[in-house]
Amino acid sequence: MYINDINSLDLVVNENQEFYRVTTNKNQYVEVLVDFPGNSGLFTYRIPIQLEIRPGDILSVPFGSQQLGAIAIRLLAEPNIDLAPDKIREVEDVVTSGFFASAYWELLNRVASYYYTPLIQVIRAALPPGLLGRSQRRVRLIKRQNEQLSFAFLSPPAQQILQLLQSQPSGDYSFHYLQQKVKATYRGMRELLRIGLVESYLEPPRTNRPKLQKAVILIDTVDRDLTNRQREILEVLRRRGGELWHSELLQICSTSSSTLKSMEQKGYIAIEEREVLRTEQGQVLDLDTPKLLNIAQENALATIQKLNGFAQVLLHGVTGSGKTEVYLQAIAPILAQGKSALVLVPEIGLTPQLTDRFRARFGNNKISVYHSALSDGERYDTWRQMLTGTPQIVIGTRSAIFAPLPNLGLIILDEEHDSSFKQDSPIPTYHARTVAQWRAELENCPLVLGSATPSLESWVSVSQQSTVNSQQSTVNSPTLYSPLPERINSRPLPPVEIIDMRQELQDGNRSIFSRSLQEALQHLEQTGRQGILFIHRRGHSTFVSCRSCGYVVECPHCDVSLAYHQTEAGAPQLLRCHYCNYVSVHPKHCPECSSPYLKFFGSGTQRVAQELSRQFPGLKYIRFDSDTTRNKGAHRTLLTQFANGEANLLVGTQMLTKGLDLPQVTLVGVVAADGLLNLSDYRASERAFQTLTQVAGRAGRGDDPGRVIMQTYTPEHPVIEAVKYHNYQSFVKAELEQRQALNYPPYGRLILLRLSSFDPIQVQNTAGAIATVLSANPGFELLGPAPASVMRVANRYRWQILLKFAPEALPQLPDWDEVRLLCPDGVSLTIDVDPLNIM
Ligand SMILES: Nc1ncnc2c1ncn2[C@@H]1O[C@H](COP(=O)(O)OP(=O)(O)OP(=O)(O)O)[C@@H](O)[C@H]1O
Ligand SMILES: [Zn+2]
Ligand SMILES: [Zn+2]
Repeated sequence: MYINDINSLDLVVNENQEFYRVTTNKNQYVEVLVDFPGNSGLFTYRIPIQLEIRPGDILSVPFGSQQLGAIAIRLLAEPNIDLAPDKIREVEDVVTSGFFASAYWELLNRVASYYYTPLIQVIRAALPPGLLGRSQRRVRLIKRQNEQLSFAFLSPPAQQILQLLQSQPSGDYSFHYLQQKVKATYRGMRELLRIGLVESYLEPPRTNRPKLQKAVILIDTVDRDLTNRQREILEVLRRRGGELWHSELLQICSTSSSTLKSMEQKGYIAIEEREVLRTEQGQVLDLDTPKLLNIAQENALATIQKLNGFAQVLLHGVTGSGKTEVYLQAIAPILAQGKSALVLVPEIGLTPQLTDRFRARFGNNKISVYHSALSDGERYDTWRQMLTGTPQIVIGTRSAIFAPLPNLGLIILDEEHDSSFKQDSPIPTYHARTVAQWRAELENCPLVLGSATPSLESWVSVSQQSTVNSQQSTVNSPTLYSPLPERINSRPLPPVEIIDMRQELQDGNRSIFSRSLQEALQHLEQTGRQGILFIHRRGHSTFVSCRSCGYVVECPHCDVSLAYHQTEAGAPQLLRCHYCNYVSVHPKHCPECSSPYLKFFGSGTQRVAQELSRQFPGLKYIRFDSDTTRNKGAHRTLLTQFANGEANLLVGTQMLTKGLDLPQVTLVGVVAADGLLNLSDYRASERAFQTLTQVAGRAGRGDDPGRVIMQTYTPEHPVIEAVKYHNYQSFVKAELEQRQALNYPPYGRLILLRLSSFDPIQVQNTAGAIATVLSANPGFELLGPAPASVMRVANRYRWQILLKFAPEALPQLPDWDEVRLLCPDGVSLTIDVDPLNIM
């Protein structure tokens, strides 16, 4: 018997005729996140009086005709939907309470509010895909030593449930099934749960269900009644450690399932379903031992280890100064204390080498790799593996900042300056460094930011802490500075030779390779040494145009020219759009004037590769860019081939710049530095300096000295000068002065509104309307509205509005809900907080 109007009564009678006090009768409703294919979102449910629900709990709720898993998001006193209260369905039960640890829940909420993103979207970014979709509530027996107990004291429904579960070998049924078989299931369940005879759990959706496989386990080796054949099989099993996959054993022994079955019946072996973890497994590596640190490394390690609780350390180490070794030695004691560590890296391109170093130090089973290129199953399994709380190291890209490690002792962001830590779309447009700062603060653990070329944000947070409000003004804690000014073994940084390509042309050299670079490549070919050739763009060339009429081949869906692509000689010649991926066959004649003279401009990796083959036929090279590393494991394969000396030259794009540690590389060539310098973005110089310094840093990391040859049409550019002299400080000083003068980050803050629509007029009008409303607000400077630099992408027209303001102006920011109301249905609006790409 329930008394329904609990607002009028404080005392409620439950079924056992016991009285208890309803303490929180204010929140009768809960908003839950349902993640169901085609119909996900927030839904409101009534809270049954006997349940206590907290945000972050996993619930089971009725949804249509099904029972689904859901996350409790927010408690409500009143329903926030226009439905008669009796039409609102009830939450069925709490499946797991406290699923999100409170610090983690707080983190998700901070991300949602700082990036103006609905909490569901943040949860979606944090959870592996499809975790809740079609999840099913199940009930299972808790195994007991003494099964002979009498349960006569239980109520009839509880007894019925128990009998059903006991009649089943695995002692496990879906709740839905039990509901159909037993009357008053809830009551019976509550009783059984209370005395700890059963537990309820959420079974993951079908696609993500743990992968099970039959395994054979050795249990008895004393020969009582084995046939010769069976004895052989048992011996194989014993020699292989007493446990093998069923299929493996069948294959090794060329035997049949029935033979194994009879061995199981005789009690020699057990055949069981075991879970196959779909986590990315590394190769078995020889264990390596900690290196003897040099003095700078010692100091850095001591700085980190002295910390007690939250603090931020900027580890500013020149390329090849041994930052990774510091990370490794900082993590070792964390694991020993039973805690876990999180290591974030910019791109998977560099993870194979880095993960290998971690695996070699700590062993395979301590390391998980987590990034978006994993399959859903792999992501799900890796994610569950983290929840167990065993001390471990998770290495991952941006999204791994949400890795649900319960006992976090240290967070490391390697190459912290890298822009791939920022998500442009979809929302939340978070920066993993900002989220890492919050997370370290909430978990009260240190955060180490490592780089040879620290971002201006991090640099400023160290040097001018007291005077400048850094961009992440939410975190107010000192940043400690720890420099590694020298390379390991005092190896010199490689000399950087700047080649003026205008001069080359004047002297009659029309090749894309300067005479210096040609001579250096020849030397590689002759001596069998190794080098890296860096090209700013992938693909063959930036665009194709007609020499007769000047026609440029453009994408039919975007306002950009198509890029020429040819993977290898003889392969089809294609034109590809780098914005929407539209592909067409390269036309034989100009579509405009039918002239056969269509010419490529610019020089992408393909063009450079073809030119190499022509000029240096004996030089073996490997292309390393997003075209050649598309397949899973391709990064590792190509880098291994190169490390094994199968080629003289690694030719590639940005990917090459990040953390490659190949001691045999003596030459680094930059085909054209200019592509990086002339971007119309206030961060272009910073990015160019970082990229070029990182590329240069790949040379001379071993015993042989390195050499860098940098080709450019603007040798006098300040960025080129700074790279030439490895002068971070002078570059930063000049750059910061400019930023301050124009109130750009890290001094001012930016918010970019990106609008897009299929309708060019509608989006322009909307941008205008929003700008008019915003311009009434004196709290910030308004730039635009202006069309994006590529106005149309995939047939959507794009406009943007940039807000620039002092960090103190935060309270005066507009009400984004009102701004969103100005967008008609056909116009989408993304609010990019602290944008890195304004183009
Ligand atoms: N104390 C040490 N003694 C000897 N060798 C070391 C020591 N520390 C690091 N090394 C080795 O020096 C090389 C460069 O170190 P590492 O790759 O860690 O530098 P890094 O600063 O991370 O470089 P980058 O930022 O350029 O990627 C590695 O091969 C590493 O094994
Ligand atoms: Zn033409
Ligand atoms: Zn396109």
